[in-house]
Amino acid sequence: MSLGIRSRVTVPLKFADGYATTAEVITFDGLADGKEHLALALGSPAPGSVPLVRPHSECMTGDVFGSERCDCGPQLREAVERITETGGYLLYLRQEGRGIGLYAKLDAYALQDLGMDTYEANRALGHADDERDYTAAAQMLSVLGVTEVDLLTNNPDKATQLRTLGVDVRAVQPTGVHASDANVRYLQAKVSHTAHTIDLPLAV
Ligand SMILES: Nc1nc2c(ncn2[C@@H]2O[C@H](COP(=O)(O)OP(=O)(O)OP(=O)(O)O)[C@@H](O)[C@H]2O)c(=O)[nH]1
Ligand SMILES: [Zn+2]
Repeated sequence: MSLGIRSRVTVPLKFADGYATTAEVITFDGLADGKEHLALALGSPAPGSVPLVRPHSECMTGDVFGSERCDCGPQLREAVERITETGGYLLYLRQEGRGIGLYAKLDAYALQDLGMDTYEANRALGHADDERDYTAAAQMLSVLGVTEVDLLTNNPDKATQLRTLGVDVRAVQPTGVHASDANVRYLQAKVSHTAHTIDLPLAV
């Protein structure tokens, strides 16, 4: 199937804290891995402006259920508001568990409860530290006619991979730090293993 937009539908969004906005939810045909990735167009970018884009990897536990083991839910909430203000896209990427899947992520959580960090647990399960590939994200941007972006992320690999895939990343904006007692080891592991740009408070 050739690469293109499959559908666009307007969806009003309202979060638990009352914040509300409207997204145009866009689906695609022909993405490289055949998964159901989504783009949410938010805000009204000025003509000719560079859109703010967050490639957000799926995290069912954090995004849907409010798990405090990670920072995904608050990052998603923050991204929707910041992109609405600036104009751009949230790319919701079906890369649960950094690409290893939901069940394997939960297996990794069980190993973390025995003392491993998130990356050690991935390796103990026979996975790489991070199995995400951003080809579909680059394809979605291309179909949307976006060649230049400001990226909303603390993860340097997202910028590196997207640049390699031909996306002109003009600037990288960090997300806020959403640290808590429950997720601080997860955030520390991101800083030490994958050089995430997260300024962690000394104590949370
Ligand atoms: N394997 C594994 N995946 C996890 C764990 N905790 C969270 N994840 C996954 O990690 C991914 C986090 O994605 P993102 O929110 O894009 O975060 P990120 O790659 O750190 O980058 P930014 O948030 O953009 O800075 C999601 O797919 C989560 O499901 C874990 O302990 N093990
Ligand atoms: Zn998460």
